[in-house]
Amino acid sequence: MIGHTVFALDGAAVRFARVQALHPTTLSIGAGERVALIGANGSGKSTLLRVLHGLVPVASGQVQSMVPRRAQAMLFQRPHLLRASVRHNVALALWLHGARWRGAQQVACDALDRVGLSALAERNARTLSGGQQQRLALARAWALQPDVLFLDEPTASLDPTAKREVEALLGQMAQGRTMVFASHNLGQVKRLASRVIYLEQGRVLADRSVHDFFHGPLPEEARLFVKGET
Ligand SMILES: Nc1ncnc2c1ncn2[C@@H]1O[C@H](COP(=O)(O)OP(=O)(O)OP(=O)(O)O)[C@@H](O)[C@H]1O
Repeated sequence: MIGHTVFALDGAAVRFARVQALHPTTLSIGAGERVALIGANGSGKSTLLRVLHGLVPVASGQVQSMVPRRAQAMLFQRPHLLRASVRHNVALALWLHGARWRGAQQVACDALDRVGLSALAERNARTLSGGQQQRLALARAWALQPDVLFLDEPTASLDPTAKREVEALLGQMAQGRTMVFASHNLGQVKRLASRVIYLEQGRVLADRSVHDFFHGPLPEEARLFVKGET
């Protein structure tokens, strides 16, 4: 179910030197939506994610976020992990968010249990496989109980098995939350998204429910993109 507006862009545009990474864009995202951002390399997916999360300033227009930054989490294609134990990586994030250290240990253990990493809790996080690292990043985000989850191609560098595992966890984690994710995997988009935004050269060319995107008429560029990717 879609709730009240949590993000609203009004003519928001981003420039990096001579590159117009995002042309003036107006859209809103409601609580509980699962929005997939798709498009070719360089089309502006990461830029739009970062604008929504407040990591990139807009050159013009406005960005309104009704959710405080501390209630938003972002996952990247390759997680940034500390050279410390798996458990420590989760507990430290909680502590930085104001939790007490001892309480944080218990919450960290519970979160690691949810992603199936309990047995590796004391391992150095940097020695984990790519799929395990992404599950750790998910546990870290999960422990913080964010209202909004941003994901920048979270399974792009994983093998098919790890991809499935991480995707299943993302599906569970999305319950009751707002999720915005960039993906090149249209199967994943169909499985996880409720809405699809197609970008081309920094412009939103299509913004539809997932059903209408894959079953209804599309602008020619978007249609060709989908055809080429499937
Ligand atoms: N920090 C930056 N400095 C200069 N140009 C940038 C910067 N970040 C992005 N760009 C440019 O902005 C445009 C949009 O990039 P963006 O990373 O948002 O695309 P994307 O759709 O996420 O691509 P990909 O699928 O390859 O991740 C590209 O032309 C890119 O080169």
